[in-house]
Amino acid sequence: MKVFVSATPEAAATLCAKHLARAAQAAIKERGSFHVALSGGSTPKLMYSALKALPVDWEHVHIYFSDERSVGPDSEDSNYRAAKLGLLDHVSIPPAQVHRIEGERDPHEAAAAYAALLPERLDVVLLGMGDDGHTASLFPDTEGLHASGRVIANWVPKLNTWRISFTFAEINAARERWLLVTGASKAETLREVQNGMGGVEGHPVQGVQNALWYMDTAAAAQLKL
Ligand SMILES: O=C1O[C@H](COP(=O)(O)O)[C@@H](O)[C@H](O)[C@H]1O
Repeated sequence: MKVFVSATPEAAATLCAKHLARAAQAAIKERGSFHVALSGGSTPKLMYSALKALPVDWEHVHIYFSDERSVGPDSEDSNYRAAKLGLLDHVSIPPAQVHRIEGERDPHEAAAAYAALLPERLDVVLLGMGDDGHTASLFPDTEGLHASGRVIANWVPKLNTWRISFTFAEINAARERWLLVTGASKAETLREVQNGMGGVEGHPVQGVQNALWYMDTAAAAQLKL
């Protein structure tokens, strides 16, 4: 595991944001644009707060999402809404360069439409990890873990809902994968992940290859580093 451990969730988020701003600058210099997929859930909110204060050439940044819930853009559960309120409303990114997953549509149609608008290759996919080891909306013991293609509708029995998610193929095809994971509730799962316990079925985050991890000390407490 390549891990950056910071003292607090704020420090982990700030380090991740600084590295993201630097990666954007490098990609824009080399290729003229930066294509990044954001994650959902609660963890990225501190990172959004840090990133909006950093100098980034937003005119050349394209934003995507690694997963979305089956809700519209105004729902409190929407990953897009969290990014909009926390980051996108505060920076000068052209609206046409923010590519949300249409969670209000039929999930299969939304997945197909999203796959069609993705760039050939993302520069960075930002991910989180749930307490159960899920990442994006690839949950333990779900069909989506074995799906091909770029974006899928994944039925999640324990939540009794559809999610729309990048596949492992899409995640692992990106130039880089970064995981931001904070909080003591993640510590035991991270230890199991480090030891390969449960495999991809049990802890899907193990399907993410060559990831860079950003953690706080509470999350990293049980790791051998
Ligand atoms: O459902 C989701 O959960 C994970 C982890 O979320 P967190 O609240 O523990 O940070 C997240 O990475 C994923 O994108 C999201 O949709």
